[in-house]
Amino acid sequence: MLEIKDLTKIYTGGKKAVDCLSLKIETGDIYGFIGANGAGKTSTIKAIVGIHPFEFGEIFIGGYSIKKDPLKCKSMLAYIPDNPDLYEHLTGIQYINFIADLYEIPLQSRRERIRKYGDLFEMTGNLNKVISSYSHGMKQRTAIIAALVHQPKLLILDEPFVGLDPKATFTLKQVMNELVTNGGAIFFSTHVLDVAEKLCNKIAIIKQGQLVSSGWTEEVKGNQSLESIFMEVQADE
Ligand SMILES: Nc1ncnc2c1ncn2[C@@H]1O[C@H](COP(=O)(O)OP(=O)(O)OP(=O)(O)O)[C@@H](O)[C@H]1O
Repeated sequence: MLEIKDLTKIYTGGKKAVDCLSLKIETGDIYGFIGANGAGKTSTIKAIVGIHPFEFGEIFIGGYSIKKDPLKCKSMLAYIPDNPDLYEHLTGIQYINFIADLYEIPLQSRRERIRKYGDLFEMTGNLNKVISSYSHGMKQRTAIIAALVHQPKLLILDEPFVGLDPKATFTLKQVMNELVTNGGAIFFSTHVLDVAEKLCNKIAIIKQGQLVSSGWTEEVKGNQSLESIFMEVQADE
């Protein structure tokens, strides 16, 4: 579903944020991406979703290159950034319909999905209010509903659990499991290691732009906790 080959991202000024990173995310995977502040997670994610150009390497989504076929790739994915920047003057429902229009979702299916996810994330009663009146968590839930409205094959999330209350966190985990059970794949960054340990079948650890470990969660952590492995990785020089 997602193949990253030798990805290298160098910012203007020369900072190499991602260094020759390769990773494969298959259908059915909930793949957690962990690393310290500044390790290169967001830079990797922004390259995957086509926001950042990158200097070397390739990224394929469903077999299509993000460089050569960005529209084809984007039609298959949804991306939820760590701090969703929504159109503040729209209502929640206007924003979600705007996204559904972009993806040409038929009226009947979009109504059903907005009702389903609106209820699940307890937003149905708020969707007619203007986004500028929403709390941070309500904006995040709106971004999640908008991402799910076109049933993406690949869901990319940057720090999805920050700012969500326990009920919304629980619901998001349920929805993530449902998406992969129905043939999708998920790649997400997080600092919440105990959630990653329980939720993800696979884990990748990045340090200073380089992948230091990746694969089945059980294999990456062995008989230790993910937190212990993370601390060991940070201590190694
Ligand atoms: N626009 C930019 N210009 C120059 N350097 C950047 C830019 N964005 C990020 N960087 C640098 O690239 C490196 C990786 O940053 P990135 O945001 O990818 O890390 P991260 O793993 O997502 O961190 P965090 O957990 O703090 O969100 C850091 O050294 C950062 O300072």
